[in-house]
Amino acid sequence: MEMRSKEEIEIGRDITATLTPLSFCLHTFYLHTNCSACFSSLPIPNPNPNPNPYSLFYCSPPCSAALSPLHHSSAERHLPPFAHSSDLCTALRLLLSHRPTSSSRLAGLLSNRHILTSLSVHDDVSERISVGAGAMAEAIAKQRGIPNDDAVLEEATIALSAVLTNAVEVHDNEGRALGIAVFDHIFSWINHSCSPNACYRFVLSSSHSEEAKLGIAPHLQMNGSRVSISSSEFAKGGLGYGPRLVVRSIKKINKGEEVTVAYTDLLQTKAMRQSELWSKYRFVCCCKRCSALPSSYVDHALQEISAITCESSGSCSKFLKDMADRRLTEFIDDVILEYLSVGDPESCCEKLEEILTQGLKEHLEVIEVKPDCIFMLHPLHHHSIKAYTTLASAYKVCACDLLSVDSETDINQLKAFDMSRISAAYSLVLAGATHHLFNSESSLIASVANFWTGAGESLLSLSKSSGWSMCVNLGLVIPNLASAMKFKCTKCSLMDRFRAGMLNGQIKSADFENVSNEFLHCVSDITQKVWGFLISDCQFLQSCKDPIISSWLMSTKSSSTVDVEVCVNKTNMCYTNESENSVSMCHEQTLADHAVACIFQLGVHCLAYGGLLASICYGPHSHLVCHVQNVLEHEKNFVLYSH
Ligand SMILES: C[S@@+](CC[C@H](N)C(=O)[O-])C[C@H]1O[C@@H](n2cnc3c(N)ncnc32)[C@H](O)[C@@H]1O
Repeated sequence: MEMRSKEEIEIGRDITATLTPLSFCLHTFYLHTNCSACFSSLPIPNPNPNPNPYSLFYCSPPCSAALSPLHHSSAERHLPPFAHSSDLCTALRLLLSHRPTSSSRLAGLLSNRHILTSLSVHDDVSERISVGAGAMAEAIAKQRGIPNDDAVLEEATIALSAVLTNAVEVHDNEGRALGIAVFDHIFSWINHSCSPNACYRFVLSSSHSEEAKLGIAPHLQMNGSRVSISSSEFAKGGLGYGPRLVVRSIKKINKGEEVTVAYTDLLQTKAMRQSELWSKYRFVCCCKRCSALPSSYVDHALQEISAITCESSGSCSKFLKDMADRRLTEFIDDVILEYLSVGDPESCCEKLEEILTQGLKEHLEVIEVKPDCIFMLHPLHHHSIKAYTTLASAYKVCACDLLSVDSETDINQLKAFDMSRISAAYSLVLAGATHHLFNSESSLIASVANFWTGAGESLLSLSKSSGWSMCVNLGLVIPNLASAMKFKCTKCSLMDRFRAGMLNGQIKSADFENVSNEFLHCVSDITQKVWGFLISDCQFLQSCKDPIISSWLMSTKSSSTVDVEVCVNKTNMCYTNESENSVSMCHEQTLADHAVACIFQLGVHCLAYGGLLASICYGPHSHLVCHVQNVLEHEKNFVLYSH
């Protein structure tokens, strides 16, 4: 099955009603902090972080009244504690109202039971289904007072397979995966694409759902064969409560075109996406992006490793590059894992910057690969993007740690200010790099919206840091704060567009292109003035000529041989060792007067643009748009009305 558009749909439109799930369950970790019925935060979290998974907590009497009967009548209370998990509970709750049909579908949802449990592929998924279905069958038999026979096991296997095939992780506004939910065919028949034309968002609150026009319809023709499924076999509409979901277009969709969403992270390489889709769902994605030959620009960039050989005649094989890629993956994953478990942000920053700056040389010597080869990550390699994300956050943590230890000492304050400055620079590099990819792959809109918003907040917070007074005291910079904060951007219509987008979340493709060009022009201009200041003392960032991608040179140049070059639209990106920025660390009068103003303006632009993108992909009333609006509202005396 698949879903197709009933009519031509513009970018940025809700194409389903607000759907309620057929079944759902919180992950055990959130049982004491979130309402089990609507997933919103509990007004008073349960003090016991390991509550009994058999007794649930609710945010309100209506939520309790809604879920309690389902919870008590499903067999979940008979599950042994070791087997108690959100997927098993979701499957048991689903079985309360629906039974599998002869086609192995449950409530019309594909179970993929035979493919997922095929004896020829024995892996984590088949093991999970076999153990889980066994525990479910036992619980079902107890609940119904019947023998635990093959028929019960088959029912349990189909239900669990259907959940693993169709359930989505429910995220809250902070991006935490709170639990899982299964929706009816309107959502569950939407197939995957690595270049999808739609995305979905969750609505977590106990309020009732509002109706919206349905822009898509089921299409039962797949692989040339007509599939017949009677309407009595599938569920229409959900429970009427629970975490809700809305599907929204992120591209213009033609009438009759298939509607697709992403089942995986689109900033991964093709190999990583394919491997995840195979292990979770057992299909090989043949979407346009995956089938492109040669690979799409984005896929090429995300996996590009440059082998720089010191001998002019030297060249490195694909085999060596793949080996380097594996070593880099191990190294970066280990550094991030160590940071997350041990919590030493300074060491994490040092190690990541070393690999970004120097590439992989000593690490490959261990496996006796040509010692004259240095393997460098491309600035748009998915590891580089992961590293920028981690660095932006780790430097911020370093700053907070310094201030929490001793915020009185000048030297600590100044060091913390430097850490915030570098964190803001990394968040700008991250937004610029992913924006560059977004230019070629517009389905990356949600990631880019988040990254521009993050960069905006980081820069605004830097512009208001008390650390500026430290700089004044130490004679490094003399910002004219009063005048610096007063400005109005006369060069772009971004703020008006953001406000219009907030009203209806809709923008025409041509208008979007115009406002994006204006935005890039403005931020490029402002960035030129402060980039030298933001990256001062950071060896890796000093090699990045310009984080706003339109002017980056797409070649990993070094004094030695370059064996890779990727070009797009005649605009390229590169890292350089030359310092070509117009201002560097605070010695110039221009910067002294305008650093704060420029960083402030840059922050406001990034925030408004992130908000505009968010209004397209998440909708005008979404959390991210409201958040951006609140921050900008707070600044409006400076941003909109000052002269
Ligand atoms: C949520 S269901 C989507 C609807 C499903 N096609 C149906 O008939 O009900 C997910 C399953 O659909 C199939 N599927 C989804 N996207 C696919 C794709 N791009 N290529 C091949 N199979 C896909 C896989 O079997 C996957 O496990």
